[in-house]
Amino acid sequence: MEKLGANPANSCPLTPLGFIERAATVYGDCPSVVYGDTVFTWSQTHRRCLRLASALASLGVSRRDVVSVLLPNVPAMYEAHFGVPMSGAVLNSINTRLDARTVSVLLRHSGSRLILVDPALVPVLGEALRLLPPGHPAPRVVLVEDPQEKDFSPAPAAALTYEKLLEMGDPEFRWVRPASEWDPMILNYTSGTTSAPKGVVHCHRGIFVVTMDSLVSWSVPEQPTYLWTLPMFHANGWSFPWGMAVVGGTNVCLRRVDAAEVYDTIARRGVTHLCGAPVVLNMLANAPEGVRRPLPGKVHILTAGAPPPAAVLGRTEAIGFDVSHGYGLTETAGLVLLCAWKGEWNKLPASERARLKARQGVRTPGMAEVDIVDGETGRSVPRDGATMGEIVLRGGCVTMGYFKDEDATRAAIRDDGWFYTGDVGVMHPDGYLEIRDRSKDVIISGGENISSVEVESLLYGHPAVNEAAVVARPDEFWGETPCAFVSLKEGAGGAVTAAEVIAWSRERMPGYMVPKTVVFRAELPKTSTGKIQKYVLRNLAKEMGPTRRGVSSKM
Ligand SMILES: Nc1ncnc2c1ncn2[C@@H]1O[C@H](COP(=O)(O)OP(=O)(O)OP(=O)(O)O)[C@@H](O)[C@H]1O
Repeated sequence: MEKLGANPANSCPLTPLGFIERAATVYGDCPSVVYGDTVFTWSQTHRRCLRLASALASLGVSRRDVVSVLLPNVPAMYEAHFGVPMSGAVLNSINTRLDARTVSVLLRHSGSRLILVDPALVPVLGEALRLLPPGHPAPRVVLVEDPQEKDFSPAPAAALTYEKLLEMGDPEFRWVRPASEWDPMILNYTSGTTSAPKGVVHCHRGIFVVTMDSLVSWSVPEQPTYLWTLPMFHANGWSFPWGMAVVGGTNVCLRRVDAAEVYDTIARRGVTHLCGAPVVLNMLANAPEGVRRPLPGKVHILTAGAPPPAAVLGRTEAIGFDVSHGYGLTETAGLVLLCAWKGEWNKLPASERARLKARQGVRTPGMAEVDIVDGETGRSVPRDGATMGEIVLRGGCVTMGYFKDEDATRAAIRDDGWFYTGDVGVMHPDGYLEIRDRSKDVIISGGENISSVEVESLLYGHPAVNEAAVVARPDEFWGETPCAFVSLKEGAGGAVTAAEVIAWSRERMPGYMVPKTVVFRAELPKTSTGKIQKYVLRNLAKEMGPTRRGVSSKM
């Protein structure tokens, strides 16, 4: 068999872009994208994507050029996921909540040629363009008008709008197929939770792999009604823009995400699936009675992006949602671990089910290998659910590396063949993995490693706690002690004191893990992707000065 192997018939480059052609054939008359009163079918979406690709090509955009989008979850954002790379270009989705300075840094770093922008984000983009260094070529700006939003004034007649751009395009365009499956397709900047944003590059092959893998892992059936609560700019909505084309789903777009809008849309559109960071689950679970609406049927939620506390999982399932929990990074283009559910666990009490589900789980079928290794020896940690090590990954959707940053690429993708995630976890005896922290968030108190995630998870069990984040506060004797920042549920303010939270914690966790400081805040600071900004809280804790032996601070 030595002479058999790759041949022209079996080695065509893997790419997710062909999914839309197939969707137009199979689901042509079915709804593809719904936004307010606007409803597109799959054949219309297919033709609009081809028009976009063709129009970009006619403007001189070619292979490997970067095209950026600064858009909320509107139809153009969905179309860009196919249309931009179908022109051969690399799609760069920019986080819509960034400030002008950061947007400017990203446009400069990426060398973006063209940008699609939402009317609400024109001022930020305008400022970002002004901040580009003299002589740096500015990207061409295309305004995506939004007929659903009456607040936006119409674009000046001379402006190039998205619909005008599509009119220029040819719906029969022969799209630019990748020459190799390793051709770059996506440039995403990390959200900057722990460091300055880095430009993560993914190729067609990686996106193909993660898309198929995510559909299988989450058991997505044909023609789901998928609500876009997860921003598509967040790691390309964990690959579901391409995935929905595979299964002919209806993409229900939402410009804004709040509990009332989500409950209302679920009921009105018969939503079956949605994704969101744990903060979205918390929002749905803590929504007041008047806002919450009965679910029209089974609604599946996939959560990832930050650790979901067991209490939040429990509350969300009690409302009737079917929650799955996954883990991934911008560097993996989507989810690579999922807490694969075992039927036998259904017999367990709700609190135990939630505790098991809070674990990040096992590798998805498309991921080759996942391990937790000791930082010193590089060896796998024992499967004891206690010994912490760094989570490492290898598989087809791991990034090709960081754009124009060889040092960062070498630090993350090492000669031993692993991608180092910077996340700290433990391996349970049943082979399920659980994240304990990001390496930077571990609290070291008197030589003991304290997982801030574990303490937070317990605090979420307090009936008055809405959100909790635990960081290290310097301590004269112990080195560091846990400091909890807490926001309370509506109506709970005033009734709960720091001393009470500390006493409550003492009954539920070992002494060294009990927060020595509890600070109440109306809201905790979050990144644009809904993660609590621990470094901001860590700085606040530092500014409070060191705690002294035996002294607990109550604020
Ligand atoms: N299910 C999960 N449980 C716990 N943490 C998670 C989960 N899913 C993702 N994460 C966290 O999110 C990180 C990936 O987030 P993302 O790629 O959006 O950027 P970021 O890490 O927030 O930004 P930066 O790398 O700039 O700090 C993971 O490394 C992990 O720390």
